Amino acid sequence: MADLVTFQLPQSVSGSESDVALGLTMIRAWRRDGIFQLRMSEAQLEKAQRAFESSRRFFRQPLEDKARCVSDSTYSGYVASGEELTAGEADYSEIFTVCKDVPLTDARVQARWPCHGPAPWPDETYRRDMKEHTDELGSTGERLLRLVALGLGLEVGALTALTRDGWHHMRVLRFPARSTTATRGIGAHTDYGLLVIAAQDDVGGLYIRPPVEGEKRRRNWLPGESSAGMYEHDEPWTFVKPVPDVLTVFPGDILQFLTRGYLLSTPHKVALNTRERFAMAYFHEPHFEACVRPLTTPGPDEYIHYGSHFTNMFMRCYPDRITTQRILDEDRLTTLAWLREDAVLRTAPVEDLPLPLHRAAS
Ligand SMILES: O=C(O)CCC(=O)C(=O)O
Ligand SMILES: [Fe+2]
Repeated sequence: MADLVTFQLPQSVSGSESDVALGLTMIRAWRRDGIFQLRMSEAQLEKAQRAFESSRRFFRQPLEDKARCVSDSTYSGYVASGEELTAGEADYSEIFTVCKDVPLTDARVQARWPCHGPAPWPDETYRRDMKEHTDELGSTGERLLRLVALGLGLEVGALTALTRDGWHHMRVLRFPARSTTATRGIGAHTDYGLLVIAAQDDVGGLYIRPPVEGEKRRRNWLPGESSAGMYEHDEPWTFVKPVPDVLTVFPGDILQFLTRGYLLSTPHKVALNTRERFAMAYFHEPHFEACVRPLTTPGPDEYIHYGSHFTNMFMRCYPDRITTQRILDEDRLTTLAWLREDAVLRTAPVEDLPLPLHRAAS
């Protein structure tokens, strides 16, 4: 395949004619290739490189030191090789997950909301380098979503309304070199959120599946429709060639849901290479309490409560982690169900509200 399309992001996205044209071109690239590239600015590149260097330093530490970076209140922290499951099979990557760093004094932590708590950083330098990089990607994600909204024919702020105080997170991944004991990188899957913005080193190993005319794609957000393992051994898969100075961008499950499949969540998988490989996958997400509904004519029961979706997906990937245990032991899923009910009611199409609320809202 020819090289991927590469775009340059404007400093701000106001809804000008050139913004609309760029948004349309991006949507066209996704619908054809499933992915595109963004050229990084000097400042972005510096922050990305520092985050890579800091991560290499972290992963070089002895296993027992890394293994201390876990928490029973958040999925932030270290995931050892073999701990993560995709389609029920262990992946050989080691990971440091960066979720929202919520202090113990925060009301949501005190109220025992699932997945909320302070990130178990190994040290202050790592915290600072990852924060600077993820903040930069946060700004990239917001500008991208404004362009995507325009490309879909929506108001410029239609999608970023969902991402105020977004539950953005990142996975820093180290893949070992292929060996007789390590054979699998990460199995085919789709990512859960809105946007996946990733950087990789020069080794290579990532493959994505472009849209295929007439091919059935699963709705990964539904309990019976996991996309994990789908078409893993069937072509076509596109090798994402490592290119210096670019980020790769593709849609996650929520964009597929929002657009009723006009945009597809891009399936991808990672093969091990002859050298170790590092990648950073950043997920630009709705806020935890968001109730996401399809952009066109949503039915009353058509919604994804983002906090429930995130919690379900992480519990499925890490069934034995202490975070999952604590959610179950403390019945935090009941707290989550209350949050969900509240969010659903707040965003119900007006005609579906019970009568007194219907009057209040109109
Ligand atoms: O290794 C990569 O480039 C992608 C990793 C990935 O798919 C993930 O973390 O979900
Ligand atoms: Fe992924």
